[in-house]
Amino acid sequence: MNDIIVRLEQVVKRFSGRTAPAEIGLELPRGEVIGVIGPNGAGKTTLLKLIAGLLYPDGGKVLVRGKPAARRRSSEVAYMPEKGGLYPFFTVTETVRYYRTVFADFDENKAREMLDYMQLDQQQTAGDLSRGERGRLKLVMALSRQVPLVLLDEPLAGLDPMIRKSILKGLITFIDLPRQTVLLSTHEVEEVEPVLDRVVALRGGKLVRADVLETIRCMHGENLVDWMEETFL
Ligand SMILES: Nc1ncnc2c1ncn2[C@@H]1O[C@H](COP(=O)(O)OP(=O)(O)OP(=O)(O)O)[C@@H](O)[C@H]1O
Repeated sequence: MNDIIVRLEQVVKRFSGRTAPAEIGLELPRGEVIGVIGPNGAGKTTLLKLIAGLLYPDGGKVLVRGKPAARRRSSEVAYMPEKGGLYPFFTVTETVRYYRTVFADFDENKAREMLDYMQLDQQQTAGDLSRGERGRLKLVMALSRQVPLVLLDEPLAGLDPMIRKSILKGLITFIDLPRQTVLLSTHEVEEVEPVLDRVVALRGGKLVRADVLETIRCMHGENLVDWMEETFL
């Protein structure tokens, strides 16, 4: 069995003169929680969209389970965007129903269990939920899909520390390891460090480092935040 779930071969994406990512080569093993970190504009969202098949590379290859990433392969990848991703007029219950209709792999029982855990009022519309509640609902929808790859773009952005904690706890409680691999982009490095197996660090569209967290800790004798400060500042 091939243990590599995502492979990038010299991937280039250009936006009107800007190049991000620039010639990224990367292999990500299945069954891990992987953090994509880096300063603003590093290319984190673009990387996730390329893997989700929502963007196509201008050069190189993006392979998911050995085949080119493409939107029509959404049965293998759940993508949670930082913004949007919910219909504001749907209640939580209707959102679950909608996901169940659209995605054959949607596990409604898991969704209900997670909604209880996240203490979300199922009669409220997504538009009336607070930002933190919407963040939790989006996580429920993404993790309730029985897909091998879950991509979470900035799941903690703009949320208060208690909500961030509850989202991370929900993530580690409900992720189906080792069947699922989670790739999440974040600026909240210190908070996500305990749940990460591996880190992909980007800067200006370039890959700075992709490594298991333990190696970074052992080789540098420091935590991820110290390593990041040393590397990026
Ligand atoms: N649709 C687009 N059109 C033009 N430029 C884009 C587009 N999408 C991304 N870019 C550019 O590509 C670069 C990488 O953007 P990206 O959003 O991937 O970075 P990021 O690391 O997710 O940033 P942030 O942490 O601020 O969310 C940036 O310079 C951005 O301006």
